[in-house]
Amino acid sequence: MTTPKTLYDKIWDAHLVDEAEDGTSLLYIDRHLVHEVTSPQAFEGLRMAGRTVRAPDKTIAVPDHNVPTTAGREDPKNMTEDSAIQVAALDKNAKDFGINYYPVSDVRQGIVHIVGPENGWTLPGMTVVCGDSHTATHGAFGALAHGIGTSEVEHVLATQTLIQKKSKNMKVEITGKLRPGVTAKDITLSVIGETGTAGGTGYVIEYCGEAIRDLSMEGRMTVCNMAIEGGARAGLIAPDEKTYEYVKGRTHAPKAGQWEAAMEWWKTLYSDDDAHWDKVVTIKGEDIAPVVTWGTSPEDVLPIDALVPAPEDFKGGKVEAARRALDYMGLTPGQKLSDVQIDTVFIGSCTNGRIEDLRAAAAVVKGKKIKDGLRAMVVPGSGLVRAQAEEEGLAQIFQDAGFEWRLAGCSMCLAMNPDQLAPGERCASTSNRNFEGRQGYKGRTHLMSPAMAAAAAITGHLTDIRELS
Ligand SMILES: CC(C)[C@H](C(=O)O)[C@@H](O)C(=O)O
Ligand code: SF4
Repeated sequence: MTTPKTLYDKIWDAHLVDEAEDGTSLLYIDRHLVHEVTSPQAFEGLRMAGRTVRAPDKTIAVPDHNVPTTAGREDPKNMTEDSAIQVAALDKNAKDFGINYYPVSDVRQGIVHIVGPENGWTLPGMTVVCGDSHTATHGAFGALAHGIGTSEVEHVLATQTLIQKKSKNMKVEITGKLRPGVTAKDITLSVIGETGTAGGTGYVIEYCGEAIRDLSMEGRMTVCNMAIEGGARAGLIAPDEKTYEYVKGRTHAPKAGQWEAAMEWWKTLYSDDDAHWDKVVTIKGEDIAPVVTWGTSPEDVLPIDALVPAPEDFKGGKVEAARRALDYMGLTPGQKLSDVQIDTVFIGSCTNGRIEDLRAAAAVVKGKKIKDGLRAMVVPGSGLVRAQAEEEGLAQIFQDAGFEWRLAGCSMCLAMNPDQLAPGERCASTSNRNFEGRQGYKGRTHLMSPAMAAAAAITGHLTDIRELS
């Protein structure tokens, strides 16, 4: 009898090139995604060593972090000097090394984690890496996907392999059905609220259970996207009919005879019944509420109908952390979260910048106006998402309501481009990180789902989506 395996074990074993006695392993990499921030030194390293890219056909680059999201962004004058240098370097490196590339002028340009799945680069059973922590997103396809550092980027470019040590197996099961108003974002934030930002450290998480199965592929990407915020190496979900349906026909997905061969392998991608789990977390779907973050860590999460906590509500080091977070966020313990007034709304990012996210937000906004004086923007995750949203009339709905309709990029998810919060400015955001200064120096971030962010744009305060009529 063969040893029962988890999905992670299966993908790992299928990609293992060599393993040393101490467990240090060499893994084959199927897809290497590249962006402008973490790749310049890696390409420089290759150049200095006179090396080429080992598998240019498996390497896909796109600028996303630094690029402005307004018209005229091709002009380097509209970027900081550092940003312009990084984007120009990616342009040149992509050309010199002959890798797949979507420059800003290409409709397929967008956030790397949206571009990969959208164009069929991300497939079940693959190993996918990128010099970016949110590579976990691709785990939604039943791929082993995680971030790597710049020196590893160079190693993968040169060899198409990566040196790794195996992580432990963790199962996060979300049972039953979700209640109305609860989305994939609420699931993933609630899991982190439960396990903490270090709960997944040393593990690869497999998300499973009825509530996960019931999610669309886009919802599953939202869940896996934030595995890294829970400390995990990667997050993944076993592929099923929804996965195959999503992948089928995409530009770089297998075609004809190759599809059948791929399906043979994909059908084996599930955790065996008696596989060993090093840690198991179970959450009832019906216990998950629409949530928002109140602090400066993704684990600082509460149902929208809760009150701002007091430092004394916590234990140990978290007491001081909560005091500091409340001070930074300008919140008073006991205040209703739904009374917190906001200045800005950001709908976008690799967590929630896909078409279904925009549909969910537009459904809330339709026929309404954003609160007077509020700044609100929708930043599609890719040029293709943007085109689709325009075709469906969503762009018009947002613009009629007073939202800015932007070009694709990471935008206000992180303060590396012109879309930033001013000091003290408070934002309802669909992104994934609420660290101090994340969206701009002294900016204040509340993380939430697209529908909740849209609701906040209408009312001007954090809002319970279930109460917005
Ligand atoms: C700039 C990049 C290295 C970074 C990451 O790795 O995640 C960014 O994408 C982020 O979300 O903070
Ligand atoms: S959208 Fe945000 S989280 Fe995603 S890759 Fe860009 S900066 Fe990182």
